[in-house]
Amino acid sequence: MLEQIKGKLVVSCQALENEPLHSPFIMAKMALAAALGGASGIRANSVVDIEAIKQEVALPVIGIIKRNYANCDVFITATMREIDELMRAAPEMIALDATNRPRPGGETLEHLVRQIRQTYPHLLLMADTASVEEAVIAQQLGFDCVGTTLYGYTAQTKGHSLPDNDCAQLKAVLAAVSIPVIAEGNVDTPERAARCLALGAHAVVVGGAITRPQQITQRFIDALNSPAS
Ligand SMILES: CC(=O)N[C@H](C=O)[C@@H](O)[C@H](O)[C@H](O)COP(=O)(O)O
Repeated sequence: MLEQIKGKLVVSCQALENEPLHSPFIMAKMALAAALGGASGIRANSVVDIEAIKQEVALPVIGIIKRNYANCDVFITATMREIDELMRAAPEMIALDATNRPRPGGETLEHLVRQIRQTYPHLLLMADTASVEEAVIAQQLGFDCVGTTLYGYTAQTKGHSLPDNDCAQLKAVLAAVSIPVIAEGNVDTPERAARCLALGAHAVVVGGAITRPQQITQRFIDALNSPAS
């Protein structure tokens, strides 16, 4: 999969229970639209969505399961339970939270990765990180690639966004690791996606700016309401 998406666009097709497009049928059609537009891969949440997407398009899929655990901020593929479930849908790669935050049951990331490698030795693993330190540790733990997915979404990085300061965070991660770096999170224009690749990202994942119409509409409204308009 990493070869297939090199230098290319992956479209994240996700709608959670509280979003208007929550439906495997709709996510599969989003994936089809992305494929027709030229996407090289899909990122998707849940077994049912991935199964529906795989019926509709032949593109490789980065699979995740978002599940909330009590008293725990880690929610993207947090435990072995989600990995086992995802394997039923056979995604080409699985992404999991690789931040340094406490995991459910106090499990360490190192232990989880070891267990995944023992059970599914051929599975590609993507580390969803929020900091340079986490990216470095992910590389040491043997992840196949690292994503900037959670930059801006942890208590420590709240208020930041990947495109800030000409993608300063992406540049820092690229300088710190040698495994492929996938730019993901708030890449909201084609120009910014192109910039991520020009800086050396292996691939770029775009979600909301393509597949969340409520978010796209909100951006138009914000622009219409801004003092300059
Ligand atoms: C933080 C979090 O939960 N991120 C999720 C990860 O799978 C998705 O909700 C995002 O849509 C995805 O990362 C793509 O990012 P953006 O939609 O900003 O282009």
